[in-house]
Amino acid sequence: MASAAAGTAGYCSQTSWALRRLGGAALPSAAAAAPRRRSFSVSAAAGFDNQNREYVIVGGGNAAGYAARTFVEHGMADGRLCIVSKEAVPPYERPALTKGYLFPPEKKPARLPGFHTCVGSGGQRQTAEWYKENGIEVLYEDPVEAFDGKTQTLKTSSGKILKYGSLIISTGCAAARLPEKIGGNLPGVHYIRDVADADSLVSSLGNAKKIVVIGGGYIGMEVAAAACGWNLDTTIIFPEDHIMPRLFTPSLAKKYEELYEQNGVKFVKGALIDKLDAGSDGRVSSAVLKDGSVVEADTVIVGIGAKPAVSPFEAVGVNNEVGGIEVDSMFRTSIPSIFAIGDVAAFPLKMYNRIARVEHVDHARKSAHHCIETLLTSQAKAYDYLPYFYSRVFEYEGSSRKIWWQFYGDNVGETVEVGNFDPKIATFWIDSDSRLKGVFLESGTSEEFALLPKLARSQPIVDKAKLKSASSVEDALEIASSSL
Ligand SMILES: Cc1cc2nc3c(=O)[nH]c(=O)nc-3n(C[C@H](O)[C@H](O)[C@H](O)COP(=O)(O)OP(=O)(O)OC[C@H]3O[C@@H](n4cnc5c(N)ncnc54)[C@H](O)[C@@H]3O)c2cc1C
Ligand SMILES: NC(=O)c1ccc[n+]([C@@H]2O[C@H](COP(=O)([O-])OP(=O)(O)OC[C@H]3O[C@@H](n4cnc5c(N)ncnc54)[C@H](O)[C@@H]3O)[C@@H](O)[C@H]2O)c1
Ligand SMILES: O=C1O[C@H]([C@@H](O)CO)C(O)=C1O
Repeated sequence: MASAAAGTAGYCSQTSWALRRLGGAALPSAAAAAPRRRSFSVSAAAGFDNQNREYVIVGGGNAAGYAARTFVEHGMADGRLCIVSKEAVPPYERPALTKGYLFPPEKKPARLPGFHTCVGSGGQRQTAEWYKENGIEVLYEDPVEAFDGKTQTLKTSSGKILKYGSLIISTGCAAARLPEKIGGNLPGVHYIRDVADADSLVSSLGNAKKIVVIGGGYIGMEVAAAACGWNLDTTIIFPEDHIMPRLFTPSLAKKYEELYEQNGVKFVKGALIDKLDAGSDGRVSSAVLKDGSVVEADTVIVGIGAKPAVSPFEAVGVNNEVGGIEVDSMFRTSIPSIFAIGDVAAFPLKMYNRIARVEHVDHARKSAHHCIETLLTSQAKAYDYLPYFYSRVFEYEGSSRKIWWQFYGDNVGETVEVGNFDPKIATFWIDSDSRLKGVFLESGTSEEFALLPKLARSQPIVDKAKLKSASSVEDALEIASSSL
């Protein structure tokens, strides 16, 4: 790669080709006028690398992997695409980290390179060799630390200066952390966002006896179930009165909580953490709650939500309500030739006429594909996403009962629950116009699961009384889909 002294006029003018290539107009936005917080001087930067990259993806996660695949499908990767990643390995299917990755050693845990993207949706496994063979440059363990939209340059932590034609921001989220002053960084306290975090957790689980899981959301539910597979004494602590409050109704949550309890998991609900204490060896030894009670633990896993990783791209335009980088329906930001996809993108959720961020893998995959496809083909097609969330727990061999659920749509309105969790249960969300808005199903068959997106997409009018009187989940799905 060519290196030269930086900051020449010639260097700046080399970007004009890239601007000319840009398909579509940029979004007008107040954010475009926001002050640049982390700009840097190209002339002062060390390690200048003046080779233009036509396309640069920042972030090496789920969305990046699927974006790379779309570049390859269009014959636009070879020699033109660079991925700049904070991680040491190529993109992988992040959902595996709290599922197959946490199986106990004797139950064949998933390990890389087994789950590189795009195997999670039945695609080809994109290993480091795949990127090489397709002429995609990947910079590993070299996060972008500064961005200058005027000169279209990025600066990485190792001091590389990269000039981009089009920039795709796919930095995802970072785990929310408990403050250091209350013990959030003690040895034995884990957060789980990437494979390095998962490795660290696995090594703690090997020696653990008493686990505290803080947070009753996705990570809390998946990690607590995993800990059962390791036969560990497990307690989940969260501030709300039931698990998965962002999606589950109290009655649905109760069914899952009972199953966890049958597996030996204890719940401490409605509780806030005052601090995490350390033992004489410096490792975490207990969680102290605001009411003064103490729960002993040698390993703590914190799953209290995620925050969009917008830094150093704040100047591109951050949405004040949902966080993340604001984009239009083709993932274009307020600055020409800059795009944002995946967890970090605040995009128009067309179906429900609102701006949303969706922190789930299906959107990471689809937003990546949509953004790159529209960019490369100059087709002005609006993203029209149907929210889809799922989880799978107690999947390891020998577990008494596997759990797998899917949800499509919007969890708004009144709910109707059908089934008694033996093993099926379904919840239907119905608005005041009797339209079905969202649908949840546990342990469905593939045909039943295939019905859910159809229902949530077409939002049929349903007869609530008839649905309530359904004799089984199968019957309820038939009633709901009778007018499809
Ligand atoms: C443990 C876990 C389990 C999950 N399970 C599920 C599930 O079962 N189902 C589901 O739908 N969703 C699940 N999710 C959510 C899903 O994984 C995310 O929605 C998806 O990974 C988002 O893709 P992304 O590319 O936007 O972000 P990510 O996959 O997080 O990738 C972002 C990448 O950017 C890198 N990065 C950040 N900042 C920089 C920088 N400045 N420079 C360079 N690189 C940077 C990060 O290191 C990371 O590699 C899970 C998430 C986690 C953490
Ligand atoms: N199956 C899936 O889709 C899946 C699985 C794992 C992770 N993820 C993703 O990973 C990210 C992180 O997941 P998560 O479970 O941490 O987030 P979450 O938002 O699902 O759950 C956070 C939970 O933390 C608790 N909480 C919030 N603030 C707290 C505080 N100060 N103290 C104690 N508890 C607190 C609440 O109980 C809340 O339900 C999210 O983007 C999520 O979508 C998704
Ligand atoms: O979407 C997913 O991808 C991974 C795994 O299937 C990849 O092999 C996983 O656990 C998911 O839930």
